[in-house]
Amino acid sequence: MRILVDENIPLAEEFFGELGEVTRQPGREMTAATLRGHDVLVVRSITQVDQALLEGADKLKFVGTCTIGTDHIDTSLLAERNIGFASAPGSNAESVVDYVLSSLLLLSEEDGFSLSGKTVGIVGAGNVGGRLAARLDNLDVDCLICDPPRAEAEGREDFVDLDTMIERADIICLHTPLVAAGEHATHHLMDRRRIDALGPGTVLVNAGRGDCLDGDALRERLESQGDLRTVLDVWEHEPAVDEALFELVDIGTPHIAGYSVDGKMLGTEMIYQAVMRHFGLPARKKLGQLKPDPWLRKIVLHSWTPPLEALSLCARACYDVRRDMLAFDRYRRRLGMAAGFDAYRREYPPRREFQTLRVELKKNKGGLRDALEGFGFSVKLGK
Ligand SMILES: NC(=O)C1=CN([C@@H]2O[C@H](COP(=O)(O)OP(=O)(O)OC[C@H]3O[C@@H](n4cnc5c(N)ncnc54)[C@H](O)[C@@H]3O)[C@@H](O)[C@H]2O)C=CC1
Ligand SMILES: O=C(O)C(=O)[C@H](O)COP(=O)(O)O
Repeated sequence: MRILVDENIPLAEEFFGELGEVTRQPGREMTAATLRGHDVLVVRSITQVDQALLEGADKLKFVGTCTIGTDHIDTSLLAERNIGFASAPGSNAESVVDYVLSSLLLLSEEDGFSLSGKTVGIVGAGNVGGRLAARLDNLDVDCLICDPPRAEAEGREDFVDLDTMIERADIICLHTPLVAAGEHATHHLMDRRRIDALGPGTVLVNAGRGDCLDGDALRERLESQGDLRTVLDVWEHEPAVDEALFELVDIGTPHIAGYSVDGKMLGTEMIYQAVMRHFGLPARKKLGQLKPDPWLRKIVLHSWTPPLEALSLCARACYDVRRDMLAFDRYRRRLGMAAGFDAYRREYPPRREFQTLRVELKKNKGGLRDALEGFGFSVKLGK
């Protein structure tokens, strides 16, 4: 069997090697010609699996994407051509939540506010948004949820519509998939009217897909009023991001919210399992045998550490969004926006999820354990 794999997929040889020859290629350079002769294709979000690419699908039996999002895949065409398909739902959801929390912590430190006094609006309450809501709920932060497909399917009357959320939330986090058409389409879900309606001081986070937000409208609002706080990990026209918008946002990163070692490797394992299922083969390899130990395994805190101080100490030690924000800025200055965007993603330094960090406490004082667990860390109480 011949397997074509995006160059940025970790553990590809370890997982897929037993099936045959593994060839790596940059995801943006995959073409019909390079696909020819391959039985399995394993991609990330930057490869459009469409009519043009599938012209080269002379032997292709299975496509896997080691990502949550599937907007880059023409799934109907795959089904029509009887080519198997799998994505990796939830694989890097924890990583995205860590990213959002690190960003909110940074802004709260800069502006001197406490998250617990704020109302956070979450748009799209699936694997990412749902986990973010759960972690914030553990911290007693008020959350508003906007998810019309779930509201309809589950009869949720506690969910709100997006316009109500815009009126009431201090922080709005977008975690929707990119859906081009239909009743719940998300292309420019955050359009000019809604961007203009955001109250001064609102924090706007987009870690879903760039096209869910009208970048021109946001740039113009920031240029004319400069009264929002903005965190963008995803952009329209990646990797050729609008430089002017980038200069105006508070935290700008090159689509790396889901780039933890844990999330990326879990994505590979999920696709390996799907490939083996597809071919009726036993999936014997396990991620646990292959995943490296984190550099930082535990932190010991005194029981009287104030919970907020403990959260920011542990979060900074484990993952601090400033690392990516500053490094990306250096990359794009050195290489230009598009090349810098891709280069930083390719050379992304290891990052582990909050859940890999064990925090040891002698006693649980003042709700410290709940706060830490609520943020995602694992806590061990001493004797
Ligand atoms: N920045 C990054 O690195 C990453 C970005 N993502 C993006 O985040 C998206 C969400 O990820 P998950 O939560 O894991 O997906 P999911 O499929 O588990 O959840 C998506 C949720 O959005 C809701 N939704 C759909 N249309 C909506 C609309 N019009 N308004 C409000 N809600 C709507 C769905 O009902 C669902 O509950 C992915 O599709 C992907 O595009 C995912 C991983 C990493
Ligand atoms: O999982 C998703 O969906 C994502 O957005 C990925 O984490 C983004 O990574 P790439 O596929 O663009 O490497």
